Amino acid sequence: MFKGKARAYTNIALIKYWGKENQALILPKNNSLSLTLDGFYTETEVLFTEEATKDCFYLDGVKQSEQATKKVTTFLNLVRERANCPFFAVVRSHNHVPTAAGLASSASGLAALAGACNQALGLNLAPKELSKLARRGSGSACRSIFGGFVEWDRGDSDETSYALPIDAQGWEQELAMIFLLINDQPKDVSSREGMQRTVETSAFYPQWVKEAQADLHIAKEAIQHHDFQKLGTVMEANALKMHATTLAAVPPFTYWSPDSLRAMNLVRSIRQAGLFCYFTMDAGPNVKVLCQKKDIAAIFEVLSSTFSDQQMVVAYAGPGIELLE
Ligand SMILES: O=C(O)C[C@@](O)(CF)CCOP(=O)(O)OP(=O)(O)O
Repeated sequence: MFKGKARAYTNIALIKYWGKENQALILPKNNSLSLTLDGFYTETEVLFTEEATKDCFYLDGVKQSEQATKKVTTFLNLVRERANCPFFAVVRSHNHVPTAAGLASSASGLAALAGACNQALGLNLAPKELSKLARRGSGSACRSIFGGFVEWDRGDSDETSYALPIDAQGWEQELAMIFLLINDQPKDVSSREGMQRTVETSAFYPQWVKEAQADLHIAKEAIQHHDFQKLGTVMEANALKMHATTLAAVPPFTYWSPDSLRAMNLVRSIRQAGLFCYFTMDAGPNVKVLCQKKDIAAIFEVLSSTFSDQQMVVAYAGPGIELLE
């Protein structure tokens, strides 16, 4: 019996990963850049045991379906092969996110699973190698191995595609992210399916890759100079360009709901009133607002004219993966 447990935190991309160069190895078309947050994390425990007759995956105490267990089993097969381990496993994940959040937790979940397996099977992977392994579970998971600002270098092979932390000299501690929890209708297009359809059919997609690579350099410069307005501006523009690609997909789709648009317009009006804050969005209707800690109270005041307290959650820069055993 081999056991491991790890905690990994969610990360929000400021420059998005959107589209794979290689599906099987989960190699991206462009580099991405994220901020790991402290508010939301997943704790995952894995037990490889000869008594298990198949892989079982429990999420928040609920046994998951075969379909939901697929992503986990694909990943477990990879580590079993690496560790020459013949046993099936029982995986227990607990998502520590606000219940109403409906936040994508695949990044923190698969990163925590990678950390737990690394421990259970004695793979002794250093963070960079662990990032490559987590990437095989879910692309964005490779960024949650590290805390603060993180860049995922797309590379061109399993060996060269991994994330590394960006040293911002502690500037990330001055920032905050407010999650506006829009009524979370079930996502009909997963990020995996959404990016695949976009790569394969969207006329806007080729330009996205060029834009994202250029945006990444602007974002890194902004971080090095602690330039919040420059970082927020490129983050917001990058998110809009990513979502624009979905409108030209065949068939077209969007993750935006009417309330998402209301939230984006509200953020713009707060900014026009002189409080610097910028929005980003991922594969769902929720809107994330990047701001500076010093402005949180004033921004909250304006947002609460439209959003209830239950719909607003604040998170700050968070740490990298933690082993719990
Ligand atoms: O996080 C970002 O960079 C942007 C997104 O969140 C979407 F907006 C993509 C996340 O994709 P993920 O769930 O990692 O896909 P997988 O590799 O197919 O598992």
